[in-house]
Amino acid sequence: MPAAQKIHILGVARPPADQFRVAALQRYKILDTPPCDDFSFLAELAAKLCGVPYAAVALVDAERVWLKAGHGLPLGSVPRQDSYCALAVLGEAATEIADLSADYRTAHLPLTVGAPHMRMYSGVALTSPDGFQIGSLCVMDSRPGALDEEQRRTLARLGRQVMALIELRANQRTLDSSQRELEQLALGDELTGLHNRRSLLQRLQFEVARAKRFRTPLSALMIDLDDFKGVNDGYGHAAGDMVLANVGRLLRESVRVIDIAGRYGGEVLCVVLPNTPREGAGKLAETLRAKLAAQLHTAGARVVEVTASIGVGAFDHMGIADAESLLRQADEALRRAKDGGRNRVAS
Ligand SMILES: Nc1nc2c(ncn2[C@@H]2O[C@H](COP(=O)(O)OP(=O)(O)OP(=O)(O)O)[C@@H](O)[C@H]2O)c(=O)[nH]1
Repeated sequence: MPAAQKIHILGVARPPADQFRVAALQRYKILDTPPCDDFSFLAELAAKLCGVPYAAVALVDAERVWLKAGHGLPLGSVPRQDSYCALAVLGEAATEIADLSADYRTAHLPLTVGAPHMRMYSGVALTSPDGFQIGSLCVMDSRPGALDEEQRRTLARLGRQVMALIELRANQRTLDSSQRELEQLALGDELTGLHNRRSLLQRLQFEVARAKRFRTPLSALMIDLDDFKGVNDGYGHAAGDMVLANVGRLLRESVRVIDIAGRYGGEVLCVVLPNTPREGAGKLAETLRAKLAAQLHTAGARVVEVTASIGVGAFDHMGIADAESLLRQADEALRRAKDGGRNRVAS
């Protein structure tokens, strides 16, 4: 077989079922992440302990080798067929080439032929707990040579440290996302998809502080579904829940992203409107009242009609008091709307 053809075939050598190996690497979500001191330190340590100028934490993706860390080398990626590390994921735990220029697999590669004219390569595979070789911790020198036994053992241990760090980072990511989900659960109201009372009040305190600081107006709407007891009694509690879920969705879709809609309790909902004066809040309240009255709810074959009464509380930009008095204002207005005959807004 002519040499060029042989090189070509070996240049793209891949382990069997490489796609599963690549999938295992990609599950770590580490590719293209910013440089990290912990990995750089392990690469530096590998170079120092092996007495060579170059080291890298290299991850072997489908078509490229990407460096998570490098010592003496620039970060970035190289085509897989141009990288020595592609050889380190072919099944062996360790791969050592004493003279890269004398090995047919590496003699033609850019780092051998051009600067820094690499000659020695020694890499240990980074093996995931499920047995996939996702990359390598390697050391290199521009002089030919080989590691001694102790250096090989050290490199293998450091390789395991790199893999442990990759695992740790992945576990931390999972933990962070579970934490965010838990926070979401703790702050959200499951039935309506709105903020729950605790979250609503926290955000209200924050908005009061912000309105005071920047002297901006702040309003709140207190929304109470009319004769909701009648809905529960007439159609069943499940139908009542369905109505609340529909109302929650309508509120979410009707207010601005910066507005805070929450379930204040039972069938009472509240919307905090940052940077909104009384007049604007009144307009939104009237729009919501009309939309709520027009919203269709069905319980089996029956249509459930529901209206809402809304009270508006507002501070103008020079008169920001506290969260409690804003809610009290809105609640008193809500009472007036109920006393005035329901399905109305009072301010
Ligand atoms: N289905 C359902 N009902 C709820 C929920 N929370 C509160 N309710 C019901 O809402 C009803 C509120 O009743 P009331 O306080 O008498 O008020 P209302 O019937 O809406 O009458 P007005 O507010 O005066 O128009 C009660 O029957 C509560 O059980 C809930 O999560 N799901």
